[in-house]
This record gives sequence, C-alpha cells and structure tokens, in this order.
Amino acid sequence: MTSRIGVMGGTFDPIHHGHLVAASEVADTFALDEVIFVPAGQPWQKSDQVVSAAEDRYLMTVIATASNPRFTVSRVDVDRDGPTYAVDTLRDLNARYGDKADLFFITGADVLAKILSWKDADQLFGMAQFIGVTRPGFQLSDAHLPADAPVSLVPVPAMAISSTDCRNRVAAGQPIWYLVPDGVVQYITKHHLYREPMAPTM
Ligand SMILES: Nc1ncnc2c1ncn2[C@@H]1O[C@H](COP(=O)(O)OP(=O)(O)OP(=O)(O)O)[C@@H](O)[C@H]1O
Ligand SMILES: O=C(O)c1ccc[n+]([C@@H]2O[C@H](COP(=O)([O-])O)[C@@H](O)[C@H]2O)c1
Repeated sequence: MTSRIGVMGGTFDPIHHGHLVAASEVADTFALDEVIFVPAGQPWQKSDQVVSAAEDRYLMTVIATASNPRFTVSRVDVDRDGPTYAVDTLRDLNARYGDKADLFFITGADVLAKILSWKDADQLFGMAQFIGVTRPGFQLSDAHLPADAPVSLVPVPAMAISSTDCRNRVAAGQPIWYLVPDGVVQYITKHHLYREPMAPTM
C-alpha cells in the first residue's frame, strides 16, 4: 500500500508550536501516515541573517517531535553540503521511498508566496503535492501560482508565533515557555542559544 507522507521543511531556529500545529492539522486533514520534519542545512534565502548550527536546529526538532508517533525527523538536508534546495530534498526522499509513498510538501503562506523563486521551481510540482497552510499576517492568495499547480490551501489554527520572535525574546530575557515545547526551552537554555550575537555560519 502507498504511504502518504508529509514533508515539513524549515530552518527551525528554533522549532515552535506554529510548526507543530500546522503539521498536525495537515496530517489530520490529509490522512497522512507520517510527517517528516526536514531541518534545512543552509537556508540560502536567509543568507542575510545569522542561522544557528544545523546540529542544534536538528536536535531541537528531534526533541520537539519525539512525543508524536506520526512525526519523524530527517537529516537529508542537514547532511548535504551547500545551499538547501527543496528540489534536492524531494529528489532524495523520492529516491528513498520510490513508488511506496506519495509526498506532500507543507509550507506556510509566506513561504508558498516565494516558491517560484526556488531552484528548479518548474520541476517541483512534479515531485510532490504542495500544501500551503494559513499563517497570521500572511495571505495564501499572495502566492501567484500557475492555475494547474498541484497546491492545496489548508486553514490551520492561527498561531502568531515566529522563530524570529522567539530568538528576540530570548535575547531580551523574555520567556518563550508555551511558544516552543518545554524540551526546546531547556535545550536553548542549556546551550546558551540566542543570548548574544552569533557569528554567521554560512
Ligand atoms: N506560525 C506559523 N503558522 C503556520 N506556518 C508556519 C508558522 N511558522 C512557520 N511556518 C511555516 O513553517 C515553515 C518553516 O518555517 P521557519 O522554520 O522558517 O520558521 P519561521 O518562524 O518563519 O522563522 P523565521 O522567523 O526565522 O523566519 C515555513 O513553511 C513557514 O511558512
Ligand atoms: O529550493 C529552494 O530554492 C528553497 C528556497 C527557500 C526555501 N526552501 C525550503 O522551504 C522550506 C522553508 O524554508 P525557510 O527558509 O522558510 O525556513 C525549507 O524546506 C527550505 O528548504 C527551498
């Protein structure tokens, strides 16, 4: 039988409850068997900002998803050298699963609006179905996509949380409890993340 597998790509710096709620809602709506969270290795469209080490972002994603039996984490983008492109992510995952799985690539409304700027954008829609989820402050209609693009637009519970806000709150000494899973708060504290300016990693 063919599995239905969601692919939730992100920088996850840090992963927060907006990511988790979106993945959970899409898994329910589309009867997905699994959602694979895929932390980006080098998110090239964020090259103007400092991004934490991939290993920290990967480990926080593992911690955040550990309690959900349908959630898994892939190292496929973290372990690939160079800028992270979804076309490589989907090629690697399609090579791994072949005909055994249908892939559903999940993005927020802000990211969906930029998808035509991605590497080999013309190939992407043949490699997975795309699911754009609602996100406070962004309009799904901002994504001007080809009429025949395999994109579904899905409302999810509104979570006005961003990784940027979480980082800024930590730097300002404000709490991030309940914005991110408890284990992620503890990881950030233990590893002193976001407390002071970080050297660029790419
Ligand atoms: N609150 C949210 N609701 C719905 N989707 C979200 C939310 N936050 C992030 N996403 C989506 O999750 C994916 C990964 O997002 P990302 O890791 O870049 O988080 P972010 O909060 O947007 O980070 P940053 O503030 O650093 O830009 C993207 O497709 C993004 O649109
Ligand atoms: O393929 C690309 O060129 C591309 C450009 C920007 C973002 N993406 C993917 O979109 C997902 C969300 O990325 P980000 O940077 O918004 O965290 C993640 O899986 C990225 O690899 C992909």
